[in-house]
Amino acid sequence: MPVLDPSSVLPGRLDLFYGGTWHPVQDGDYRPVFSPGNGRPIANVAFAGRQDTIAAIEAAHAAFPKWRAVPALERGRILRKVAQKVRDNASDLALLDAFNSGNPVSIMKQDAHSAADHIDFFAGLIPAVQGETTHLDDSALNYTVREPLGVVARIIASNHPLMFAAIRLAAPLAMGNTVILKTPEQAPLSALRLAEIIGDEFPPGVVNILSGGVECGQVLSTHSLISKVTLTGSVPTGKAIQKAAADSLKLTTFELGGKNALIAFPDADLDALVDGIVGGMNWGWCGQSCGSTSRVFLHESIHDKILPIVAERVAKLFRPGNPVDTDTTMGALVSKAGQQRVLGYVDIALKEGARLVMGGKIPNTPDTEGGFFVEPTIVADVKQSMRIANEEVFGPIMSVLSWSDEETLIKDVNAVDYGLTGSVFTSDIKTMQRTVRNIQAGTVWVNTTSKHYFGMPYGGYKQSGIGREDCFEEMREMTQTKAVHVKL
Ligand SMILES: NC(=O)c1ccc[n+]([C@@H]2O[C@H](COP(=O)([O-])OP(=O)(O)OC[C@H]3O[C@@H](n4cnc5c(N)ncnc54)[C@H](O)[C@@H]3O)[C@@H](O)[C@H]2O)c1
Repeated sequence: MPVLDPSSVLPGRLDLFYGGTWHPVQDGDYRPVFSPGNGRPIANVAFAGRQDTIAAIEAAHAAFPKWRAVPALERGRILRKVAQKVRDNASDLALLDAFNSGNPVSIMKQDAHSAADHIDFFAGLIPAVQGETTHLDDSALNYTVREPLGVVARIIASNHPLMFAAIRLAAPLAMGNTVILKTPEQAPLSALRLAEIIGDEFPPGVVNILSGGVECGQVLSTHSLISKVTLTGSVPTGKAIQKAAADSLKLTTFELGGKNALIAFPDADLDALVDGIVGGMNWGWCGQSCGSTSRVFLHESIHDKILPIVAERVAKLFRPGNPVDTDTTMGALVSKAGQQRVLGYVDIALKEGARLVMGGKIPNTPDTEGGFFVEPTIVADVKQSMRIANEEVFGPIMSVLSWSDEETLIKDVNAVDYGLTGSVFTSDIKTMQRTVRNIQAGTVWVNTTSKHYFGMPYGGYKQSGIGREDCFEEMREMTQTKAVHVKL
């Protein structure tokens, strides 16, 4: 079992990065961050206070006029260099994320590469963000220009710490904004290492990376010098930020949670269906994925056949283990609180009448001792009226529901407040088209799950979010339009 040693990839600096240099905290403090694989503290990391956050905002604000004046193609060149640096450091960054976020090192490398590819994508799209002209008569020239917003604050979640940190910097920087990135409090280390790797590629104050928690996020959501605040996180946090940002009428974009449905029709290809059900839960990430299809609606005619096959496949493919072991297939929850939340939902589901098919406990193996693990868990006989079918667990619990009537099925699928992803398995194109149209979600997969196709917009219907990211729309939303009228 090749267990890697993370000690050589830890960031050298555990302070706050803003204005082009590292700063010790002024009114914040230093708090321990943990390794979810063994539950032990790794290091004490800066936790930005109010004054710290304001200092970073002022540095970003001061840097804005110069950065917006950097020729657009030069901004693109800098971003491409940054993408290459992320790629060059992918193995180390993946190891650091595995150590600090609990996800297996084998799958975190793809996060770093995805981040690099997205940075290149945004750099390449810069010339495509264009204004428009209109001509009604010869008395005037009318055109629009797209201009940057100013300082953009980006607050990110804990399940893909490096990937979100790197990707979320790219679009606003490409369009000439300066950025303050707030790392997730549980897993800030890879973003701090990122600051060490790429920080000096930019003029001071253009990229600012703060580790911290709610207080730092609240200052970013309210301060008048922040033009736009975005969140990748939970629905309650999104609501808190929306309210906080309202006073200064900030622009917002939210990528929030999901309680996503997979629908299996009786004519589905059963091999593809099993692959989709198993893959859709993102067990490797211990189920910690906003897009996980955690509600599986199996038609009653295939329910009893598919359920045991899925359980057997999950048991075979996913075994919780040390995240820094390259053979590990399933990681840990990011925190002890996350582990307790998941176990709480197992209790809730069973008390409500669900049947435990597998898992439901903390694993008891030598390489998971002390870590924040939960076994891959499947509950069946779930009804849409139960809490387990309505609330996001953000962990390794898959609920299986049996259905017979399509109208009731669609009502149940759409009964939740969320609307992030959905999935349909059928071999009939009319059934496919009808169901895709009926699912209220920002992404719908057909005969597959989980895939984030490069360049496609990602975002939620209903309370799963506002706006779309990882796509051209994200670039445009990092600008504002100025209309120019020239009298001829
Ligand atoms: N839609 C997506 O693209 C996407 C991707 C990943 C995760 N998520 C969602 O994120 C959630 C899990 O991540 P999490 O546990 O880190 O989420 P979280 O909402 O607890 O925290 C997200 C971030 O918000 C900050 N924060 C918390 N309270 C705040 C406040 N009042 N003001 C400002 N900032 C605040 C946190 O410090 C953290 O950096 C899940 O709901 C998951 O579905 C969504």
